[in-house]
Amino acid sequence: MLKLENINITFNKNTANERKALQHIDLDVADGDFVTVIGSNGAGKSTLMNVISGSYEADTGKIFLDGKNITHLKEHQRARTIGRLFQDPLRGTAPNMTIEENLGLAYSRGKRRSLTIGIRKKDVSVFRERLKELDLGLEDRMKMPVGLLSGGQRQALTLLMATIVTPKLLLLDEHTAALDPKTAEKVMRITDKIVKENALTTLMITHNISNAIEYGNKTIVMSQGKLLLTIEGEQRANMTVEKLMKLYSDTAEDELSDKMILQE
Ligand SMILES: Nc1ncnc2c1ncn2[C@@H]1O[C@H](COP(=O)(O)OP(=O)(O)OP(=O)(O)O)[C@@H](O)[C@H]1O
Repeated sequence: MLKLENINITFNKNTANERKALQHIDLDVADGDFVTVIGSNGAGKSTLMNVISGSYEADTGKIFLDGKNITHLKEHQRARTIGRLFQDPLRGTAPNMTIEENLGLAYSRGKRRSLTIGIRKKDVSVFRERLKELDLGLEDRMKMPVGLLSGGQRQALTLLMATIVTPKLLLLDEHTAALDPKTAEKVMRITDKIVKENALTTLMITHNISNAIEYGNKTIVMSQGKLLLTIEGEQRANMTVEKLMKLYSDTAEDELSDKMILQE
């Protein structure tokens, strides 16, 4: 589904601030894989997502999505098939537009029909059903401006917007990190439900090691711009936070991110 071949990116080349943010990254993500991504501070996790989404162009290497070479496609072209969520709940939704209008915009992605034609009654009932599944009571507030929602409600809505037209790939960049622990857990459960129900191929950066092990079917560990470990199958099934920490310190040259949440 997603294939990265020898991706390299260096920032501020030939200066004192030169930074090899991604070095020789090869990655193969199968259809329906839910991959969690962890690593140290500045390991290159967000850069990896930026290169996949087209926010940054890699210096060298190739990216294939669903068999198509997307290496030189612009970000807006990739956005038709790649959904992305960020840490900041304010990104991804239009605050002055209502829940219904935001969903209408997301629903029209990749279609010729635009908002000017208006939101059809049929679409509104689809939105209501999908909002109901979030179990946040948003289905009764569809005319409310999104700017009035809490961070957790907004992330759940953004998630729905990113997946209401099924994307080929979903990128989650610490999308629960700015939420309080209880809300983060709720948004994580909603995420897991949506990913499973739609068999979405997903990459999720998290600083929560127990989430990294609990959710998804594969974990990749990054350090200093490199892909350090891939944990899957039986090894992953038997993985604990302590074992993963030990594995990291035995393999990496640096410390695991100080942002990491370690409790199980
Ligand atoms: N646009 C940029 N210009 C210059 N340097 C950058 C840029 N983006 C990222 N970097 C650098 O590349 C390295 C990797 O950054 P990246 O944000 O990908 O790390 P990360 O693993 O997501 O870290 P964190 O967990 O701290 O968010 C860092 O040293 C960062 O300072």
